[in-house]
Amino acid sequence: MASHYVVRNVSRAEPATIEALRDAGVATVHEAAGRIGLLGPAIQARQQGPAIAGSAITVSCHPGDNLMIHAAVEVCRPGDVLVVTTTSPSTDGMFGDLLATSLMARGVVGLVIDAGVRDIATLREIGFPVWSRAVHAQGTVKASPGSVNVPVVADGQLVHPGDIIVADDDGVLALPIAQGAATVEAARKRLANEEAKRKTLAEGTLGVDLYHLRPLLAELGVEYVDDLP
Ligand SMILES: O=C([O-])CC(=O)C(=O)O
Ligand SMILES: [Mg+2]
Repeated sequence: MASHYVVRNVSRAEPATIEALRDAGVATVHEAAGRIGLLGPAIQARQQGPAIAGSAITVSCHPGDNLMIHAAVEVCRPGDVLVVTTTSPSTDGMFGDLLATSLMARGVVGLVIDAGVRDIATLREIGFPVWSRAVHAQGTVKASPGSVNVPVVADGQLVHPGDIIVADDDGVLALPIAQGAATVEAARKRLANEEAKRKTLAEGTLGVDLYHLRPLLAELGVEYVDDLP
């Protein structure tokens, strides 16, 4: 039996759910989902501003080898996000503007990669957003097998094919499809609540009063003094 696969069929969330999660943003979705789903902070936005969400097409590559990224392009659909990992740590620049051009032609909205990217100036110019562990010009080969659309781990976070990926300047989050609709609802409530808080804080009300934190501070033994005893 083969141990490497390119899996064609992927379940995808409703476009409206994906769109609502994108608009809510990574921090809100993370909280609304119960503080789950975040990829580690080593995976960073390589541009400022773009916020995306889409269905994960996952790729497991041999380090220093982008063969399976090329194989993955064919199974991508409009609205997908490519999530690339390597089977051992690597920061090689295994993705650049040529692969981005190929993904854009298939309607892919962005790349999340637990490795390096290169051609970063061109990627910004053509408007293809990437979140990566590194920017490094180090070239890679096309020689080793891997898999497309199998579960992968990206900076500590398990990502299944079809998971809803949300990415913005704050980082990247992966949410199981089954949690999408409930998280949209929780995110809406949270954003409405934040709007009211923002207004109160702008008027000068202190967080210690708004959140009734004075009794807690006292209970924890925090004492207000005019000068350090
Ligand atoms: O071709 C590669 O190996 C990666 C790259 O630079 C590109 O996609 O433009
Ligand atoms: Mg290149």
